[in-house]
Parts: sequence; C-alpha cells; structure tokens
Amino acid sequence: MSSVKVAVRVRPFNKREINMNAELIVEMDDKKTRLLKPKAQSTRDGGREGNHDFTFDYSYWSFDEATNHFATQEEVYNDLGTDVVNCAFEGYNACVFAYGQTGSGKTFTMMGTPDNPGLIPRICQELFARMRVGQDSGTVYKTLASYLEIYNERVKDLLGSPNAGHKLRVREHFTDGPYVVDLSERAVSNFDEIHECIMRGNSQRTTASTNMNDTSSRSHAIFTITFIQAVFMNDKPSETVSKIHLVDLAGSERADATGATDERLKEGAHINKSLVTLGSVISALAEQSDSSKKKKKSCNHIPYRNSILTWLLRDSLGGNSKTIMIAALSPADCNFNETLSTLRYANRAKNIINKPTINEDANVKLIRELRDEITKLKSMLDGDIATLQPSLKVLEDLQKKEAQEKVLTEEWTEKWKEAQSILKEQKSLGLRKSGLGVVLDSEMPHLIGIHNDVTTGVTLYSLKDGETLIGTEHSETPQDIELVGDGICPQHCRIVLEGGLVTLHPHPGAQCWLNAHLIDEPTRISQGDIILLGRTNIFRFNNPAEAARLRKDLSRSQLDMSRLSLITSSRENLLSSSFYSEEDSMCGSTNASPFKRPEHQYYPTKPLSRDDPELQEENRRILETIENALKQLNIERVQMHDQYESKVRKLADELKRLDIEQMDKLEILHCQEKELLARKDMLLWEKNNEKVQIDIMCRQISTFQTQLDSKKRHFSEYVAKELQELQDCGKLDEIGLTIAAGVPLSDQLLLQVADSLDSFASQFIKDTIKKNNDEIRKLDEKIMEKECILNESTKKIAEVDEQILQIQEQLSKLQDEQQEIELRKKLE
Ligand SMILES: Nc1ncnc2c1ncn2[C@@H]1O[C@H](COP(=O)(O)OP(=O)(O)OP(=O)(O)O)[C@@H](O)[C@H]1O
Repeated sequence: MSSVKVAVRVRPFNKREINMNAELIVEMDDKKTRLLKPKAQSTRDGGREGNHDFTFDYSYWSFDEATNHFATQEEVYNDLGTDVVNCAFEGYNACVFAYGQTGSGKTFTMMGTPDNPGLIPRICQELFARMRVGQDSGTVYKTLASYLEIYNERVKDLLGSPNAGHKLRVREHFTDGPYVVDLSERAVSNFDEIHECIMRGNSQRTTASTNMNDTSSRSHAIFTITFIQAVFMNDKPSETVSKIHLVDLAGSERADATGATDERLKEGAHINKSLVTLGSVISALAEQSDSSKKKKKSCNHIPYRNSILTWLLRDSLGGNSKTIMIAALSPADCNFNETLSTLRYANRAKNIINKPTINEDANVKLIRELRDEITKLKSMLDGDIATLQPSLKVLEDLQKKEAQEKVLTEEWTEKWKEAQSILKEQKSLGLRKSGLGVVLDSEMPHLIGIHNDVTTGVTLYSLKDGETLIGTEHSETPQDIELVGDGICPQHCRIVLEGGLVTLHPHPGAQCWLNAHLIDEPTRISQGDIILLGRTNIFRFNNPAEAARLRKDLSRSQLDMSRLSLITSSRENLLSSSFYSEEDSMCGSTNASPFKRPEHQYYPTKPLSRDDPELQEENRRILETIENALKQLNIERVQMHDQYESKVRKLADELKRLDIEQMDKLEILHCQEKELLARKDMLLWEKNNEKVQIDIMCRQISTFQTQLDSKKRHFSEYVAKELQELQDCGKLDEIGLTIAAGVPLSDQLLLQVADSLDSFASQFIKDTIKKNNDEIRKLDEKIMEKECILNESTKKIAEVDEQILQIQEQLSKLQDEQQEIELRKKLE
C-alpha cells in the first residue's frame, strides 16, 4: 500500500500578472502552503479572515529566484524524478501527473525548456545513465517509448505520422487492462533516441495561444516508458517490467479568463469534462480509502470509464503504481478561486491509496517459488537424516521440484541469452524501427537479397570482417550464408572484407555474375553492384562507408545515382558488358533481342567494344528491362506483402474484437448472475420476513379470538345475571315479561327491560351493553385486519416463490451461456 505523493509548485508572476500589478497570495513554509485571501476580497469582507492552509509531501517555491528556499528544476527532479527512476529499476509502475489551471506551469515542470529541462528529460537521462552501469554487469534492458495525446476525448499517436489525426481507439484487455489500439512503441537504446521521440511528440502536440498562456497545451499528453530488465546473477534469474506514465494534463480553465471562443471553447469544455471526471475519480478513491481506514465497507463506484484519461490511467489512480501528483499554482490574486480549487483537488489526492507491486516475470516468479520450496524440502530432509528416517515422499517431491526448476531456469537463461545476442546483433546491424518501417543504420557492408519467391520479401545478409562463406546447407563446411536455388554449389563463393575493401572469390565452376559479367577469379565489388549467384539468386551489394563517400562526391560532381538506389545495378559496369550468350553469337544472332529469351537470366558475354553505339543502345534496353522486371517484382512483392499484412492485421483485430466482445459478454453475464443472485437473496429475505409476519399475525389473531370469546362469554353471563336479578326483584313482572326457559338471553331483551326501568338504571345497562358491544366489535375488526395482513403475506410469499422460480430459470440460462462462451474460448 502506498499513498499518492502530492507536491505543489508555485511559478513566478507572468507578464500579464505583472502588468495587472497582481498581488502575491501564496506563501510556503517547508511542506506547508498557505493561500491568502486577496486584499480586495478581504476589504469587502471587512478582514483578512479566510486564509486556507494545506500540508503536502512537498511545497515548491519557484516564485522568486532571489529567495533562499527557491526550488529549481533540479531540486524538483531530485525529490520526485529519482523516485520514478528507482521505481523503474525496482520493477514498479510509476506515474507522475501535473495538474493545475491553464498557464500555471505544468508543462514547465514536466518538460521544461531546452536550457532548463524538466522531469521527463531528466528521468530519461538518468534511466539510460543507470542502464549503462547495469549493462556492464550483464543486465539486459529493453526500453520502449510511446507518446499520445487526448484531445477532445480522442487519441492521437504523437510518434506516428503527423497527418494521422485523432483516430486511435481505446480497448480493454482482460488481463493487461485498457490500451490504445495501434499506438506505436519505439524501441530506444540511448538518451538521444528517446529524446528524439520526446521532441517529435512535443512538436505534434496540439497547442494554441490563449489569454492565459501563449503556448497553452490543449490536450492531455501521456509519455509512457516501458522498461524491461533481465539479469542472471549469482545463479538467480530476475526479470521485471515497469510502465512509467509521465502525464502533462491540459489546464483547467474558465472560458471568460482564457478569452475562449468557438474551437477553444469546445476544447475547454472537453478539457474541463475530463478533469471533472479525474476529480470524481480522485474523490471516489479518497472516500474509499477513508472508509477502509475506518474499517467500513465501501461499495463506491469509481467512474474511470467516464473519460479516456481516467480509463487509461486507471492503474495509476488507486491501482498497481506508485503515483505522484504535482499541482501547479499561479501566485496571483486574480486566480484565487482556481488556485484554491487546485489545492483542494491536491488535498483530496493525498488520500488515495495505491497498491504497487513488483511486476516480476511469471516464469522468474515460479523459479523463485520453486527454489524456496526446494530449500524447505532440503531442510526437512536434513531433519529426517538426523533422525535416520529420510522420508521417501519428501525425496520424491524434492527431485520433482529440482527437475522443474532446472528446466525453467534453462529455458529462461536461453531466452535471456537470445535477447542479449539479438540486441547485440541489432546493434551491429544497425536495425531500428521507425514508424511502420525499419531503418538500417549499419556501417557494415551487406548484401540485399532480391528473391524470386514473392513471399519472402527482402533478405539482408551482413558481411563479416574477414571471410563470409556462401553455399548450400549440404556443404561439408558450414556456410555463413546458405542459399537454395538453381545453380548454387555447396561451396559457391566467399566474400572477403579486408581493410575496407570487399572482394568476391568464386569457387571453381560456380556461376558468379557481377553486373552481368561472369567472373571466375577474385574481383573487387563496390557499392551498388548487382551480383547473381547461380541462376536465380540476385543480390545488391551495399557498402555504407563507400555510399557515404559517393554521396559526398555527388554533391561536388554529377555522379550517377544508380549506385545509391536499392534496385538499380551499376550502369557503368553494365554498360561495359553485354548480355548476349555465346550460343547467340555463334548462331550469328548478335542482334537478337534479349526480350525474346524464355527466361530472364543473365548470360555470359563476349567482350565487345565499349564505344559501339548499337551495343550501348542494346545494353541500355537490356538494363531497362531488368530494372523494370525487378521493379515490377518488387512492387508485386510489396503489394502482396501489404495485402497479407493487412489481412493478418484485420484478422488479428477481428480476433481481438471477438475476444473483447466475448469477455464483455461474459462480464455482463457474470454481472447479471450476481444481480440475479442478489435479487434472489433479497426475495428469500423478504419471504422469510413475511413468514415471521404471518407467525406474529397468527399469534395475535389467536390472542384476540380468545379475548373475544371470553368477552362474549362474560357479556352473556352479565346479561343472564342482570335479567335474573330483575326477575328476582319482580321488575320483569311489572312490565309483563317472562323469560321462558330456552329463550336466548340477548342484549336486545335486556335493552327492552332497561327501557322500562328508571332512567339511571336504564342508562347504566345501556352503557354497559354499548361498551361491551364496542369492545367485541373492535376485537372483531382487529382479527379481520390481521387476517387481511395474513392473506397479503401469504400472497406475497406465493409471488416471491414465483419470482425465485423465474430467477432460478434465468440463472440456469445464464450459466449455460457462460459455459458455452468458456468452452468456445477453450476451443479457440
Ligand atoms: N517554475 C517556473 N519558472 C519559470 N517560468 C515558469 C515556471 N512555471 C511556468 N513558467 C512559465 O509560465 C508559462 C506557462 O507555463 P506552462 O506552459 O508550463 O503552463 P501550463 O500549466 O502547462 O499551461 P497550459 O495548461 O495552458 O498548457 C511559460 O512561459 C513557462 O515558461
């Protein structure tokens, strides 16, 4: 666990602020930053109340160079940048992002100026300086750089073609997370190369002049370094990958302050929208950390997906990364509100807790774990030996683990060595990626094979110092360049590179053509020469040192460019030779056109006069034919290659799309399943509740029923007693009423009697009867009410049961679908 580190930095007044006679409203003391309420506001409020105090990990005072606590670019780098470099070497992901109002100094802190570089160039410089030291002790490094900008919620590759536009899409990989499709990644091997990437990207960034900043960045820029290091030291393999995101955000802005209209206004709206999302993400994460500190459960939704910026930086915000946020501040009173909001933003970010982990290669991790287990098993075994009872199972386990560990270590070491040699080879060949192409910076002479086989493309053969042997795989002595094809002998020829001179030595009897001239003795070859070995293997010879010389000469004289082009053969040499076969000349067909030949092959020549114009014309046509044929062949090859590549790309895209679709579907199904299960739980809970309710109701009804019965019984007893008393004292006779046996003693009868009694007794009896009847009615009503609730609960239980049944059906359908998708994935 690690909290996001937060630093704030205040810049000097800019020209506009100086012209406005701006008031300085920021104070800093060690880690503390105080924002003072502007005088104008305080006068209005009648006092200087309302200053805002904050404490951050670092507070950088870059307002005035004359002050002794002035923070330079170097100091900022020493505190923050070295942490990032350490992260890379320790295998952690890291992220630095600069936040703040437009014109507050974000780009200055991140990128700096050529004379006063900022964090990004300094981090890169230190990274490569430390790599050089590591390389000496055998560590292999691979560094990739990518640079993108998010402008109006669309992504552009800043290292791609300048006209590419903002078209890149963001997708999510199910294990690696969000990524930008087709974003170029440059392999860089030194500071100059990465610096070139930075410069190129910066020049492509969308900037504009606003009231607040002459060169305001109108986009969020993310410069990413992927840093891989592998080393095998003290018998221990180690390989880590870290991603370093260096982010220069577009500034938050108020349209009125920036003077934005039209396009700028639209940009501003997008910038603000994504910054609001960033703010929401920071707030949600801070809340989450707060709850977890208080050991409260939090089901906070983090709205990463609401903007591309937060989606791409998901890992850096609350995930697997060590993150630093730098809040850039304006010192001027006119920006009080924006500065306060930036400080509050930064204050919130302090609470974000990230979970950085060392990104160790899976195999290396396995090897390490196996080794730990082996050590444990060995110590167990030592204990067994001490008691003279070595356990067979432990022995068996140990052997298995040791074998496994050995295989894995060997595989890894092999891979590591291969990487080392590829890197060395690439370096010596001078191959480097440039956009979609590969650039050859080799200083070594080389042959470029132009094959007839349209699927193989162009092959490059580097020539060694000394001898390079050329032949077939069937030769007794291994050949440096193994060829197949018509007329190739097992030991065909050798090319000798000595003191900068290159000579072709044909093997006796082998067909070696140099610029259409059959040679049978050592012959010097030079830049642009076309070599035909056997009947179908055509090569162009390139000698970069010689080419450089020729280029230099070219600027002085009008030298033939053909020697510098890739396909064209050396005209001068070709003009001094002929393509007529001996056969042709013997048949007297010296004028026969070579176009009529069934095969486009070179034929031995008969030396003819150089000055013969007819011959020269013929030679020119032959040369043209060969050039055209080769060009055509090359065009076709390139086209087919392009078609093939685009097909592969399309298929890969489609596969990725399907994969993502499947993953999305599966995720949706899982979510639906979770939701259904939650609903089912809820319903079961409700059902249970209803049951408890029914239980209570039943008990209440039975109590009421008992009360009712007893009330009724008491009442009839009372009526009977009253009538009996009236009868006994002759009152019934007075009114001529007799109670016959078996006649029910109802309250009506009693009321009839009461009517004839004196008013007091009559009223008493009437009241008593009314009271009793009321009580009985109330009890009856209560029982009815409870019975109603009981009925509803029973109905609800039936409904819940029905819904649970439906959910069960939906669940089993979902699970079937999930199984089908998983099965399909396995089959794929
Ligand atoms: N610490 C500093 N020292 C000297 N000058 C600075 C400092 N910070 C910023 N500036 C100057 O202030 C101006 C604006 O800075 P900057 O372009 O870095 O701002 P920003 O926050 O990136 O702006 P926006 O969001 O509009 O791109 C620049 O001219 C820059 O050189």
